[in-house]
Amino acid sequence: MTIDRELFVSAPGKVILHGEHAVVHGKMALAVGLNLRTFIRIRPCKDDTVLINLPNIGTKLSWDVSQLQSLLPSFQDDPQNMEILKNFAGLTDGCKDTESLAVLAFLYLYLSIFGRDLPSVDVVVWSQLPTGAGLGSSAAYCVCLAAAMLTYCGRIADPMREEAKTSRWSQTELDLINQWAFQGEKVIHGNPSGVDNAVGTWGGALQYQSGRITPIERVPMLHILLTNTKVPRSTKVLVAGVKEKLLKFPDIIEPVLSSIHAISQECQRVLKEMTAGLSMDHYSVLEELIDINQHHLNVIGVGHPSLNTICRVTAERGLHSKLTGAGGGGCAVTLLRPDTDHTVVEAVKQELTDCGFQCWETSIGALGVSVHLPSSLTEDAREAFSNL
Ligand SMILES: Nc1ncnc2c1ncn2[C@@H]1O[C@H](COP(=O)(O)OP(=O)(O)O)[C@@H](O)[C@H]1O
Ligand SMILES: C[C@@](O)(CCOP(=O)(O)O)CC(=O)O
Ligand SMILES: [Mg+2]
Repeated sequence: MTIDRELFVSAPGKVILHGEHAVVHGKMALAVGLNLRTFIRIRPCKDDTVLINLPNIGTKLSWDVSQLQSLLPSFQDDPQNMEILKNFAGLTDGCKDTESLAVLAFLYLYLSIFGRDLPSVDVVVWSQLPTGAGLGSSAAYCVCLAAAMLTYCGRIADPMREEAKTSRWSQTELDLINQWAFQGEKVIHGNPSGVDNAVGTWGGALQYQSGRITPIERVPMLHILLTNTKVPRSTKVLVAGVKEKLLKFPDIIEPVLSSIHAISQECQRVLKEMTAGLSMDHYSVLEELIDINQHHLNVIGVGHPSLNTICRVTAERGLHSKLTGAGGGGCAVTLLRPDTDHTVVEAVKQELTDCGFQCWETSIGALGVSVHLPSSLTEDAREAFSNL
């Protein structure tokens, strides 16, 4: 049964500690939820129209439901054929740009999830995450779309219904959200590993390998500095580049990916040891792993001079950084030790800001996909939606 009021859902971004790119090729990744989130509002729309408003990327579009309905037979015949959706939305051929991918993922999920009963809806997606910067904005976007649409059409329960015992979805419902979000990620990334949508759905900290999601129940409280170089890049292009290198030099690149896998394993072992009793030696190992992985990521071709600048500036103050996410620009993560002096962190932040970068100090782990009452939205989200 379709719900007849507005529904708010949010999903977190993520930080990949280790294993980006290698995870696309069957290796292990360690990833954690980030307390920067994407929010969606979906509500019925009066005049047989579908409205989509994506303020972060400056996109506002609308279609008649009847136009979308006429697209259904050819779409359902061949759902993987993006040409049908591209032609419909008037998108150009290369189709790698921000707006095209966001619109394609929306149309794909809207037609697939609602099927024969296409509703007239007004959808707004607003995010605290930078778009295309390695913090999993595409996955958070797809998790929000999937959760909101599945709830809206009643395929999963509305956790806010009056008789609900908790305001959370069940594991089976979360699985369904994750599966659809993965399909959306496929539209945006081409060949995603699925780690980002898993973190967007379950949050917390998890180990991910070949579709297997293993939550890490206990993780030490790690403080990190995230720095956005603001250098634009596309995950789709970077993932395709690594594949090309792997095909060209299998004997050279495969061992690098295997080494990244071993780094993830070693990191997980150290994190586990830290929960039993933390020492500064543990931090030294984590720092070494960060340095080795950053070199590996450069080897597989996903580095960028701006990321090297972050590594240099932080290293000059004794801190260790690596790129996180797809690289090629985007964000780096720097580990902050408990004994790192506050003035050192402030000095590093100042220097990075002077380079034109943006920094956030944060800790790891965040709640997975969640439903909200308007009153339980963060203040910035409430304000953003009140103007949209
Ligand atoms: N809030 C958003 N609104 C609209 N589109 C979004 C939003 N967040 C992400 N996207 C889509 O995801 C793409 C970025 O995905 P990607 O290149 O994987 O980078 P990342 O996931 O690291 O942010 C954008 O180009 C856009 O198509
Ligand atoms: C490079 C990769 O490992 C992570 C991409 O993350 P992001 O889209 O840059 O946030 C790709 C993937 O796992 O699908
Ligand atoms: Mg992405």
